Amino acid sequence: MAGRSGGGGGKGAAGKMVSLQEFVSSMGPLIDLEKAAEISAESETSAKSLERRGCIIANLKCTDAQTGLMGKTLLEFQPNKGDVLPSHKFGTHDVVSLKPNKADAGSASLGQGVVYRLKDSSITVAFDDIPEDGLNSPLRLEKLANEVTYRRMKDALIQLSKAVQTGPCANLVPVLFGERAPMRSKDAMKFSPFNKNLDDSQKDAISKALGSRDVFLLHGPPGTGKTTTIIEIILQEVKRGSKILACAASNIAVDNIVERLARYRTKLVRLGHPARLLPQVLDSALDAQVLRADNSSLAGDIRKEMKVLNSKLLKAKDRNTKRDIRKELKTLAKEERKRQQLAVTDVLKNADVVLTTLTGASSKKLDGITFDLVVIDEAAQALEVACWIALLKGPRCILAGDHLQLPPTIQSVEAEKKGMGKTLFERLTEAYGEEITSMLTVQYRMHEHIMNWSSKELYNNKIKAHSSVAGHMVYDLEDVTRSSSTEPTIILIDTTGCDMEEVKDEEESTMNEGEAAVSIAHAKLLVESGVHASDIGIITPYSAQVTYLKMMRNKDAKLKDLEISTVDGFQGREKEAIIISMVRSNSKKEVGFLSDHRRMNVAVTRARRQCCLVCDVETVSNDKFLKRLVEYFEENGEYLSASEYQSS
Ligand SMILES: Nc1ncnc2c1ncn2[C@@H]1O[C@H](COP(=O)(O)OP(=O)(O)OP(=O)(O)O)[C@@H](O)[C@H]1O
Repeated sequence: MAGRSGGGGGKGAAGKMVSLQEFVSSMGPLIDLEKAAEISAESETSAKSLERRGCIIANLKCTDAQTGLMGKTLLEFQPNKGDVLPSHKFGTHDVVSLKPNKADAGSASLGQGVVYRLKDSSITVAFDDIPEDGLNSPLRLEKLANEVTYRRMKDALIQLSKAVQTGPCANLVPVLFGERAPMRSKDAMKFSPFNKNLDDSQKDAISKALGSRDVFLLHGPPGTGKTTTIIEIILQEVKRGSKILACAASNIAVDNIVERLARYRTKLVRLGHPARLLPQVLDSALDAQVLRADNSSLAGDIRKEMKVLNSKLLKAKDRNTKRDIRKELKTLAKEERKRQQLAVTDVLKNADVVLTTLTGASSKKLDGITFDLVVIDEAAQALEVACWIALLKGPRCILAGDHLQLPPTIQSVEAEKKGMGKTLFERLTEAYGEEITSMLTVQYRMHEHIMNWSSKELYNNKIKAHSSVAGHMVYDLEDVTRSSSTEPTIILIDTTGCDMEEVKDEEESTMNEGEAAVSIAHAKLLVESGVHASDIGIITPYSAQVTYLKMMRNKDAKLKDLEISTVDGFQGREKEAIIISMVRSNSKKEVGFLSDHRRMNVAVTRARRQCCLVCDVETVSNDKFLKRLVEYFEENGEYLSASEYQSS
């Protein structure tokens, strides 16, 4: 029989851990700071300075209008000049305001909407109503502070301080704030896997997760099948009869789980606005399921009845008749609302797994519904306060993530300094470590030479490459020929002494034209050897370099599908070949935020079969961590001088 055992490190860690009171009292003001940082961007008087900061995309034209889901209008905007959007800070699901291009910063908007789709050359926004005028003139989009998110985080803090003793999370709070040690089953939990391909580290993690009584951390380094493991944990928990709330910070990560769980015919429901969901998960959406529910068809019958009564009311002349009809309409309206609510509650109560974003977990529709387990994917990229919105709903939690990749972005420098960016995942890793954590150790993405650097630098040499990828080469891809550009797995292209100094663009972001040319030249060589441009990615830490690279790419039709993005924008993704343009090249040997281990870890580990580093070795070697990186590339790969690309 499974017994209980307290963790050894819990007590020691408890002293170091932030207390609930400290957390609640410090986080409230930090949320305000962060909100103010976003709003100050809005209240700046000069639209130009907002544009420089990427909070405005100016000089756009409306190129398409379509009716989207739930009657939303989807407007597509493209730049008036050139065919690439300037560098910006917009992301899907951001709330934006549409204005005439020349309007003052504080002027009225033509409409407010939500970013629906983002491409290099266009941005599509979902509006509730189509703006009546002004769409034929030059336009601009302004990013707005997401008030709702901040309010929900603050509400979660208030609830957290109240719910400690009695709420569904009463069992969890003392552990997450170091007042009680975590508990787990003494014996390994046996299970018969739904997925027959799981590796030993995944099985071990699942067994430990099933045995945890309060908190468990699934540490998933790049490409190790974190989501695959989460899916199995959810399936096993459902089999045990648990009701699960599964969340992630982003809609796309939630949809990824929905899609993969749906294959197992799990009783699941995706909570969230249909306009924000991937088309392939719409069938799982709450709205779609509510429409199919019995109470919903009753509500529909009531609406039909109301329609008949409404037309009777229009024709009625006699006051008493009118009064009677109105009274009846009122009763029916009440009944219709009740039926609708019942339909929603029925669907949510019947589901084994409810999936939503962290902020979506505060939906009123979930009021009164408690869960046996809360699962949070991408937990190392979510603010701790955001995690609490979901954690309030249950007594146990499983957090999956990798704190050695990039954390959530914090706008306010002060809030960041005061600890807002520290994630719950990281905090618990520091406090309880292996006692509550399992790290996945087999990776299914990278050639082992690409992986080894990351494994040694960040994961204590614990990661192994699965045999299916350990030796895979670019030239193993279909239709790709062996050539000097497709043979190496890792390449270092050194720009030292090649006159490729960094410069600042008008917006003070750093860029390096020489490096951009070399990166594009290498991508072209790969394409000439038969690699699909869509299998190649260029990653760079600087947004000005992204914009410049995109301009260069657009001059060559063969490179149309080559993806170019910042490191942050590439997290969670992969490409067969990755080219990293590090940009920094200066006589002072300053490397700026390149030295963040997590950023380089993400950049390098996006590559499956080839990773090519373009940099000024002399400049970047000034930083010890980066020095080891270039040395690794030099020793284990091909070293080239950028001059070899200049002449090509
Ligand atoms: N046990 C396994 N056997 C074979 N392939 C696997 C196994 N586990 C995961 N994979 C494959 O590895 C890839 C990554 O898996 P998954 O999407 O679950 O990883 P992830 O950890 O969520 O990704 P990321 O590293 O980007 O966070 C997928 O193609 C998946 O099919």
